Amino acid sequence: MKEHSEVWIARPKKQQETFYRYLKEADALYGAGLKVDEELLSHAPNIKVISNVSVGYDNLDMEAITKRGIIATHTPTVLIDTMADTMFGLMLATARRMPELHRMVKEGQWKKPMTSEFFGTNVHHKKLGIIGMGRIGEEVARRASVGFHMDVTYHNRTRKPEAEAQTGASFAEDIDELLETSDFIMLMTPLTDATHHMIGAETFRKMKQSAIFLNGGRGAVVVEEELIDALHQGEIAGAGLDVFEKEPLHPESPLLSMDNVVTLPHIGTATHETRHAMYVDAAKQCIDGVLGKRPEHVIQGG
Ligand SMILES: NC(=O)c1ccc[n+]([C@@H]2O[C@H](COP(=O)([O-])OP(=O)(O)OC[C@H]3O[C@@H](n4cnc5c(N)ncnc54)[C@H](O)[C@@H]3O)[C@@H](O)[C@H]2O)c1
Ligand SMILES: O=C(O)[C@H](O)CO
Repeated sequence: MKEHSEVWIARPKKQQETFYRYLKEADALYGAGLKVDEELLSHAPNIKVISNVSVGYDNLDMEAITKRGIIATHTPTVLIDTMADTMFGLMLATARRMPELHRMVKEGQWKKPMTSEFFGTNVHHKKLGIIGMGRIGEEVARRASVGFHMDVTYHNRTRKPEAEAQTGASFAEDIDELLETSDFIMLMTPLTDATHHMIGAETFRKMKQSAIFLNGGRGAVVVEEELIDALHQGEIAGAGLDVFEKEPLHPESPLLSMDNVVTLPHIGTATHETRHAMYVDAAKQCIDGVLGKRPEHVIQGG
């Protein structure tokens, strides 16, 4: 055990040489979004713990990490409510066309009472389909059924009777049933080999033409080009997106010129309180791991 600890900070891309020099000595790696693969690990012979400041861990090659006996941790609990709030905000903003109308007012285009071509669609009492009923999905379901009287259906790898009892959501074993009947379809799965490009042209074709699609999971779960096509062809009515296949989103993405698409810059957890809580939680995981205590939020994988 070292008698003192040191924290080294380096930007892996901009200061790669310094970063690798630190990595050679380091016991732990702490950060967000960094791709940790065989190549990076080959520069980190002493690492015992990798602390990811996020719940998603698609940036980590878990096979390479596990085979070296390294522990990887994440921050699954402190961000649940904030993320559920973001997804609810995104659903309301898209349905009620808030960014589009906000822009109109700011640009001095509000010159007469708003007529029906500017009306939105209700969220309350509508049908919400959640794909990926995990910690965040459940919290969205609770807000939707209790607060907005929505009829909530979910599709998940496994059925969750406890979540059904707590949130009033019902299980759709067959995803098509959810796609064909929901007014809002919210994607909240992680990005894994199984979910990569799980949502594409076929999926959008099954949705109602009036449906609004929302993605808060990861961009690459969706074939973005096919989402753009579905929007162009009017197969769905709109989309609210916090995540994209390539981030930051390219300034020339067709998504940016569509009024029926609300885009956020991956800010699902970005409040002062929640980001602080994530940093503190991740630091605790990191310290426990280095001290040989099993951290609370070890990534289980799968
Ligand atoms: N936009 C953001 O800022 C932001 C913030 C937090 C989390 N996220 C993303 O949201 C994801 C979910 O977070 P969580 O804490 O709810 O995770 P979670 O692990 O609690 O829930 C994920 C759910 O998806 C289900 N799932 C996995 N693969 C599936 C499949 N092929 N089909 C159907 N269901 C499947 C799992 O069974 C699980 O219930 C994260 O992995 C992350 O990628 C994004
Ligand atoms: O996975 C997460 O936690 C988010 O995407 C980053 O805040």
